[in-house]
Amino acid sequence: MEDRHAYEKVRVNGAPAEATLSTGTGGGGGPELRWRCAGGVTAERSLSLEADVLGVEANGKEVVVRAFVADAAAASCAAVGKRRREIRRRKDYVFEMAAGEGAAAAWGDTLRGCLDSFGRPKRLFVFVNPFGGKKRANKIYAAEIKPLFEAAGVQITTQETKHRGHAREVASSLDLGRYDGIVCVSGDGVLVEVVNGILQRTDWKEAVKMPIGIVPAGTGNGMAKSLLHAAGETYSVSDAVFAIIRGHKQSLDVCAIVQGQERIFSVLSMTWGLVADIDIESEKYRWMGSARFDFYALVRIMNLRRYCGSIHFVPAPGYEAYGEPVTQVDNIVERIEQNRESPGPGPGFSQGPSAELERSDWRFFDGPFVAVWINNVPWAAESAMAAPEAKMAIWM
Ligand SMILES: Nc1ncnc2c1ncn2[C@@H]1O[C@H](COP(=O)(O)OP(=O)(O)OP(=O)(O)O)[C@@H](O)[C@H]1O
Repeated sequence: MEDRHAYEKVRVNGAPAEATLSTGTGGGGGPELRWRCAGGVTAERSLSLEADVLGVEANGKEVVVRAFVADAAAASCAAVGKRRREIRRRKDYVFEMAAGEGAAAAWGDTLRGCLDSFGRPKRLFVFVNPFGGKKRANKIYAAEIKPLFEAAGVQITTQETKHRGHAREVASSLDLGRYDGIVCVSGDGVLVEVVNGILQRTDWKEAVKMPIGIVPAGTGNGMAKSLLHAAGETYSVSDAVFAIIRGHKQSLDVCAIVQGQERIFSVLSMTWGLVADIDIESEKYRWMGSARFDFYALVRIMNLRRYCGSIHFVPAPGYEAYGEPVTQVDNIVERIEQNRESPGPGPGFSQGPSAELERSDWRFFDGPFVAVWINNVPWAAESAMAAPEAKMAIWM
């Protein structure tokens, strides 16, 4: 696209300045606003429309640019700690146009056109789980999440989850045509419920294309941590919301798990033994927040249990030497095919991914095991990078 520049004499938050609005990507940097205050005492300032701006509003002679920008002072405070983190803050820039209302309306239209061209979501369905983590999701939503969505002009429909399984029920029958995405203000549990609700729909093949976002408000928050880490973003509530507003997307593998008559889908991890016990049995210490995992891990490690069984798997490239080779592949394939045919959660439900099972190079481990932990993403919880090699390619 050809670059276009519009120069205007303005006041930026009251200070006289000259501002330039550049559109297009011809220069390589993307659309941006630049200004220098009269007298040139302060350095030139700039806002990248893609990376810094939430929304825009033209009002009379004024154009209000709602931004979410790195705070230099806060960043240097954080740098005193171990790692430099970029901390973003909400900030409004009011551009008062010397040329009057016509110029403000023209800038407003151009700025909105640029933001629209980024393909950001405009209508979101938001689940809030008041029970997750330390039960602060409603407060986090009101204080940190809603204001950002409002500043970005996103239309939000909220649904507080009322009981276990509620998010799954709602996702299984939601009119998806009315939304550009679903957001979970929760831990990983509600996200998994939404994925399962989507995959039990008769229209799951279309429905599965619906982007699902997550804002950390649970205990483990492994998916939020993994997604933000893969995108090179700071792990925080506001950064997760900003990534959703900017329309960052990531495709994920889904794993189908069949146990008895039950079929469930997993996107984060599957555990058996120690880690599952820590997760489930530490429920009574929920008030501790994420410390419940550390505390209960110690309790369980001091009283290790052993689990008998065997694991058959197809190694990823580079891991062919792990485990023992399987000679009777037919038995495994038969059992997987049986599982594929077992009852599912709904009338047209997804049966899970298909693979060329017979031709795969199967291997196995025999127990007893202390823990089996199969991870789809690097971070199983915000403080546990269980599978650093788990591959995630971020699409932006
Ligand atoms: N109103 C509610 N009352 C009780 N349980 C609920 C309610 N709403 C949702 N749930 C259930 O709470 C469970 C835990 O939720 P969530 O995953 O959000 O938090 P968490 O367990 O603290 O975090 P994580 O899964 O990241 O460790 C979910 O399985 C969900 O079904």
